Amino acid sequence: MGTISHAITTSKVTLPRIDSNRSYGLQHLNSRFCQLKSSRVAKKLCASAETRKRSPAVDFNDPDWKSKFQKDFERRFNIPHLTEIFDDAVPIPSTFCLKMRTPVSEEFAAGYPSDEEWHGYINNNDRVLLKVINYSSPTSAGAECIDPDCTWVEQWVHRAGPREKIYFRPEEVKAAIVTCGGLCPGLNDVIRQIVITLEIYGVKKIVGIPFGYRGFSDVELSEMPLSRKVVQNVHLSGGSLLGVSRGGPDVSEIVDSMEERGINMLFVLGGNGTHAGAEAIHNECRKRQIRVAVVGVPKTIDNDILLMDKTFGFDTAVEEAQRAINSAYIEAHSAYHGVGIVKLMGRSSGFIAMHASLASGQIDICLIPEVRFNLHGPHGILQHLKYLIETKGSAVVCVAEGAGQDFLQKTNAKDASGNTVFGDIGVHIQQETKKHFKEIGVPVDVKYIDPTYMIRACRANASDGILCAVLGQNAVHGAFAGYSGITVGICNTHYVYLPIPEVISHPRLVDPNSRMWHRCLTSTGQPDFI
Ligand SMILES: Nc1ncnc2c1ncn2[C@@H]1O[C@H](COP(=O)(O)OP(=O)(O)O)[C@@H](O)[C@H]1O
Ligand SMILES: O=P(O)(O)OC[C@H]1O[C@](O)(COP(=O)(O)O)[C@@H](O)[C@@H]1O
Ligand SMILES: [Mg+2]
Repeated sequence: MGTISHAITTSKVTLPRIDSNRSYGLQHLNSRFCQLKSSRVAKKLCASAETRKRSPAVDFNDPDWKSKFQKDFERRFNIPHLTEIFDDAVPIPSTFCLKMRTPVSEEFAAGYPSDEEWHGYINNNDRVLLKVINYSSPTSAGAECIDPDCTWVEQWVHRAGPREKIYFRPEEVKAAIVTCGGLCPGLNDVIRQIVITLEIYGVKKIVGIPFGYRGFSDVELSEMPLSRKVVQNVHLSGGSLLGVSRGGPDVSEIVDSMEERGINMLFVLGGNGTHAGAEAIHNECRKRQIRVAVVGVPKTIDNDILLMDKTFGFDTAVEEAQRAINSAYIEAHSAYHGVGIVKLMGRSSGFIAMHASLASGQIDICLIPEVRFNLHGPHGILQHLKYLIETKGSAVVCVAEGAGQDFLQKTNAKDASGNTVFGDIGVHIQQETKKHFKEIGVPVDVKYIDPTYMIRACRANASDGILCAVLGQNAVHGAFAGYSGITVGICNTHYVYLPIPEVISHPRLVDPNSRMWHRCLTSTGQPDFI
């Protein structure tokens, strides 16, 4: 079972080399995955990984390779701090404290007016272990190896949370929040937590930039003043209080606008594209020597940001998808020779489809962008559907939107952000199923459900609500601590700060070698479709 089991190799030459020269996320593209090149996305990513491999690599014959690798890792995962640019940046005692949540003074030079001695601060040197499995062999399921022997190498990243010293005086802060890209459950929860936390630090000037990066350049759009009162109940509904958009002004225009408005803390909620923008804004601010903290909060319903356990909204999406899957199941099960098809989001990553299929227990065939499949032929989907109809009487298919794009007419259409606009694979499978069963003279009743926007517009569930709260609060702590060009995430259940480039070098993909994909296949019982 599974498309990859035969491709596993222990050969030293085929295992990946980690490029010591900033090889973002190469460890995720292990050679077994790249050998398969099972989808267009995988081909593209592996091709770029190959390119990176050509730059100076770690010499594993060097007895010191491990310490050199770790040193380089530490450099890559260093989180940029204001003091690196501004020699005169002086910290003050934090105005955030555990016991008192209402600043009593407008002047914060002496720190928070509290008698408490212990405030529960994070030490700047606290670290979180990024990888926690010690793979004893490169052949272990899902092994992410650095060297050919899969040696255990500790990789530490910075722990998130409030610091004892802060680099911004709250009375001098003008904080802005912007939400970009598509909607995602939890955006309002994050906005709310950022505002509430800023106020606890003592910030009075908090604004929302309307409709994503566009709000920086469109003179018709004015910034929205934010306060605890304004955001108190926003998490009770989905969407974004501030609005979202794709495309928009270039980076220098955004930074011009920030300078004009006097924004010195920017919280950017968005996915890969938005974070690329945030990194560019951070770099432009440094170039112009402006004292600004730019902090991202990863928003991607597709869960396609690297290194994180999950991103907010994903859990809600998987839960909400259950309703669509269950409806497809009921329809298929109640019809004579019923086939239900559900398309779920996932531009290049099949996490929602995989998790929703596993959670439902009602899916017979799960199709994701990372794993190639045939529709026709002896091992194709249609042949398996015939088998399911004959043996079970009905079948349910869950397909990620980015899966099987090779079967569809390419339009080269792009959205305003430059993302490829996909054809509808769900409609294609529906049409091909009807056509095939007509040709072989077997009646089928095919029902297709596309719940994409119903799922995306939901409010966050309880688990995402908690994730949003922690991420939003930590984003503010990171900015006050003087970091910029960072994003917040959850790694191995702990909250961390990561430098933006490390999490967006390519979309995070489902590893067809992972235990989770194998669990999904075990649950659906589907064969390889190649
Ligand atoms: N490489 C990039 N550099 C700067 N800005 C970008 C880049 N890619 C996308 N953006 C901007 O980020 C915003 C969101 O991007 P998009 O791809 O639509 O969503 P997401 O952030 O969810 O991936 C858009 O306003 C877009 O113009
Ligand atoms: O119709 P839109 O707004 O372009 O959004 C569709 C896209 O939004 C997503 O749900 C998430 O995309 P983003 O992370 O870029 O917001 C994708 O799965 C989907 O392709
Ligand atoms: Mg994106």
